Amino acid sequence: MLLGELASRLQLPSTAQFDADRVVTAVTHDSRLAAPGTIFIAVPGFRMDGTKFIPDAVDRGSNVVVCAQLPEELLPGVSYLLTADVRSTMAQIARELNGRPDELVRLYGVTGTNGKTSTAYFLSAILRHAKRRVGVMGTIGFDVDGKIIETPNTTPEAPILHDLIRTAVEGGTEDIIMEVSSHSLELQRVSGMVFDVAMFTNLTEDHLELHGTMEEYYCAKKRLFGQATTGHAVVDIGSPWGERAADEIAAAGNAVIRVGRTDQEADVRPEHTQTGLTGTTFDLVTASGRVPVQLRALGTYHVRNALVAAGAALAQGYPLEVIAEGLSAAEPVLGRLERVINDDGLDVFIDYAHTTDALDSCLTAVRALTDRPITLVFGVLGDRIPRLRKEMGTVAAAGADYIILTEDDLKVSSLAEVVADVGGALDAAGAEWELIENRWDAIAAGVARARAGDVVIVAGKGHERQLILPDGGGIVHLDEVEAVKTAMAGQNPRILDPRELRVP
Ligand SMILES: CC(=O)N[C@H]1[C@@H](OP(=O)(O)OP(=O)(O)OC[C@H]2O[C@@H](n3ccc(=O)[nH]c3=O)[C@H](O)[C@@H]2O)O[C@H](CO)[C@@H](O)[C@@H]1O[C@H](C)C(=O)N[C@@H](C)C(=O)N[C@H](CCC(=O)O)C(=O)O
Ligand SMILES: Nc1ncnc2c1ncn2[C@@H]1O[C@H](COP(=O)(O)OP(=O)(O)OP(=O)(O)O)[C@@H](O)[C@H]1O
Repeated sequence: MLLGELASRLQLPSTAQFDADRVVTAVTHDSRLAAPGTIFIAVPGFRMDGTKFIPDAVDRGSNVVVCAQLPEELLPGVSYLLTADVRSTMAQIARELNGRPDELVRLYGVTGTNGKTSTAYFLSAILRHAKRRVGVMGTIGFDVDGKIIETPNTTPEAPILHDLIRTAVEGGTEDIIMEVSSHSLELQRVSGMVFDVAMFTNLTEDHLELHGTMEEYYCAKKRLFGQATTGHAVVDIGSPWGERAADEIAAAGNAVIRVGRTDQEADVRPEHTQTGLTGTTFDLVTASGRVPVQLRALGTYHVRNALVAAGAALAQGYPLEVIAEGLSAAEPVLGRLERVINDDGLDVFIDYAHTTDALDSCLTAVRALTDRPITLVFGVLGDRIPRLRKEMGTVAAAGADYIILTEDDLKVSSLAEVVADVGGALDAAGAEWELIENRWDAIAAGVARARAGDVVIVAGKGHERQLILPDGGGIVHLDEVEAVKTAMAGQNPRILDPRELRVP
């Protein structure tokens, strides 16, 4: 595309040394990825000002730069476009250069603190059952027809996002379900995209380092619904934030499908829910009828996630039977109360819960499924503030009978600092617990307790395949399913800890 055409389509201001005949083919916010034909977006970052990388981008071949402020010295042969909202402009350019790929698919967006991945997978199961070709973009990566492409973020930056969607569309993808993180909404990654259905699961405290207050966090999430102009909103009204969101979205003129409660306030609701260690059943009830659903996923919160997915499918006109069959066919999501398959009848689950609310939901869910003692193997992220670390300890103590505290992604903290906070809360709550610093050893101890009859939950890492060490110590490979299976086979899973292999 020519720069002049792009600028006129997006009404971009042509600020300095503008050359309308310049050919532009791509866009990036990272100078290291710049090349001839690439527009470089100088993002004013949290840590660095992207304008400082303009010379690097130009050295690599970029001759069009978008920035918030013109640099003091203009480089020869470079067209500069000035914009007040660099990130939003980046998103618009990425969308336009990729041929507005979001308009070529049916686009579903799901936001909320917990349940996005699970909801996205339930919806994909329904759509795939209806023979649609589906892509799911989120924490697990970009799953196109079951093949996972790694992505740097849950919701990638716009240049990556639109490139991925365009490629999927070219490959025949018809529907895309996106987890839309609050970061992405705040940082304009999805700016300009139009969602056919937007979904809200829930809101609990998280990411306040970015948003500051819960109110700001809520407002960031709610932005998604301002972009669902052509379609429906599906909102889990099982929390006050959800009720408020549903009311405000409806007041703004959107059609809202309310789900998640058992009373008549909900348009889609569950009846006769029954849970067990092998699955969950319920009747899906709507104004137009009821159908039985048999989820392989465990935990009553998955009923709510399934209802949000069902609401989205209903919004697009899928029949109740197709929805129920799709949900019943859904594979359990990786790392979400994922039972490690074994022949010994041991109940060991891997769960991604790494927030207080998620841990609470996970423990409450398992408690409802069994009378046996629950052992929790878990750690707390090193970048969590002390108050949240203590809350994790309190929630763990309330929900588990025995706790094995261990390392998680320590990042900026030492294990001792985390243990001081979490262990203090465990002691204050009178919990029975021990510290096993090495995560592989902790998993082995958990499996030993499963042999003695406990139900064991290894929480925090879920589908992730890495452990981030403290103080810039790097990242090591960790596959918890493999670690649990190794322990179940009678071997010491610590042989899998890459640190053990390092030459001293
Ligand atoms: C907190 C956050 O969201 N940070 C995002 C932010 O980074 P930043 O402002 O710190 O960037 P910076 O390091 O100051 O650099 C400024 C600019 O200079 C550029 N640069 C830098 C170096 C260089 O040599 N050349 C160059 O051009 C960078 O690409 C950047 O555009 O802007 C960058 C791009 O401009 C993003 O890649 C980065 O996301 C990082 C990767 C990230 O990890 N974000 C996480 C927190 C995130 O988005 N998480 C949510 C999910 C959260 C959840 O639900 O759990 C997600 O959607 O993944
Ligand atoms: N509806 C829900 N309400 C509360 N907790 C939930 C709900 N759904 C899932 N969880 C908990 O949150 C964890 C993460 O679930 P999921 O990955 O589906 O959410 P997410 O929003 O994608 O999370 P993240 O953004 O951290 O990846 C689960 O392992 C479970 O413990």
